[in-house]
Amino acid sequence: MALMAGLRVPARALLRSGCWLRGAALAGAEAAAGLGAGVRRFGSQRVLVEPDPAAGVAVVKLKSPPVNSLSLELLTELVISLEKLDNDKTFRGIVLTSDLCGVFSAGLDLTELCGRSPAHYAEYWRALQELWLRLYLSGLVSVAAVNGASPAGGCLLCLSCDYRVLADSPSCVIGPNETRLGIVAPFWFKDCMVNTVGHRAAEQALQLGTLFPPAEALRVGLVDQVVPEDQVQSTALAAMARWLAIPDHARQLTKSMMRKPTADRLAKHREADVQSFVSFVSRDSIQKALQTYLEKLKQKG
Ligand SMILES: CC/C=C\C/C=C\C/C=C\CC/C=C/CC(=O)SCCNC(=O)CCNC(=O)[C@H](O)C(C)(C)COP(=O)(O)OP(=O)(O)OC[C@H]1O[C@@H](n2cnc3c(N)ncnc32)[C@H](O)[C@@H]1OP(=O)(O)O
Repeated sequence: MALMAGLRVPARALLRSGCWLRGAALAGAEAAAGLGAGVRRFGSQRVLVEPDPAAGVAVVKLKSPPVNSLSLELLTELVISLEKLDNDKTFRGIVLTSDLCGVFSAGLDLTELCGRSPAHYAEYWRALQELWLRLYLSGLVSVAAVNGASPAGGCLLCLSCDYRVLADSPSCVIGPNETRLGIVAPFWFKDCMVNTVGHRAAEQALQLGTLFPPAEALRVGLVDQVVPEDQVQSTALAAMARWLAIPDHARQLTKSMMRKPTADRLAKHREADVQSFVSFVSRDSIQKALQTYLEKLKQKG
């Protein structure tokens, strides 16, 4: 453990936050992204937004060490940032990525799903639904620059974007591993998988809880490009330029036509979905399975 500003912070979390190791690389990336000295970052504690107003693009970085698990706080901060960008006419696209080394997002924060009250589970699930609906239906072009492992809910975030670029590293696995934890992906995650990789591939991956290494993720169509780790963000920005070459109104109407039926399945039954989640996660057998999985993760660490 390292001590910083009176807080006990795991040393590996500090290393992952990238602040110490990647200062020079960050400056280079900012230059490549066109972030001039006068352009100010904004965001919140767990979500860093690097705007490039000239390009109409903002890079949105998850920075919730150690693994960007989707805590209630991270979900809330991400929704607020996305809403702000969606409502700001300066921006036409976002690149969603991680500020941590080696992990894009570990998916749902399992500590939010264990030993809490039904009211807490309901609040948490509503926040997750909110994030998914906002990202999935955003009028902005969204490109996921997946620079680390992206299991389960992390994969859902990527699938909600318009385009996915994955780092070519053995640790950068992506997929719906829920069944391996003894839990079930929500139907809207299943729908996203089916829309992206087709019914048969989704069925296999969801049942088997497959975490795909980069080459397999590309083969099955879960991601659109696999590139060396140090080219993920620049490739995402190049992809963004291709998407931004299309007039917004035509692209947005087309996106809505493609995605609204899927989103509506949840939007029209949000409260029933919340209740279904609360009763599922409150079961003793599910609590036991999640607890055991969390303990295994901690022992491994
Ligand atoms: C019939 C059906 C009816 C109704 C259904 C209705 C609704 C559906 C119901 C339920 C759906 C629930 C959906 C869930 C989706 C999810 O996202 S579940 C989460 C799945 N995530 C994972 O399995 C990832 C687990 N983590 C990892 O594999 C690794 O941590 C990772 C590869 C991301 C990084 O590895 P590494 O760099 O080695 O880090 P560590 O493993 O050492 O981890 C560091 C610390 O972080 C803690 N941690 C890791 N992941 C999580 C997490 N997801 N939540 C909370 N905490 C996490 C880990 O314990 C370490 O903690 P420590 O430092 O030791 O205290």
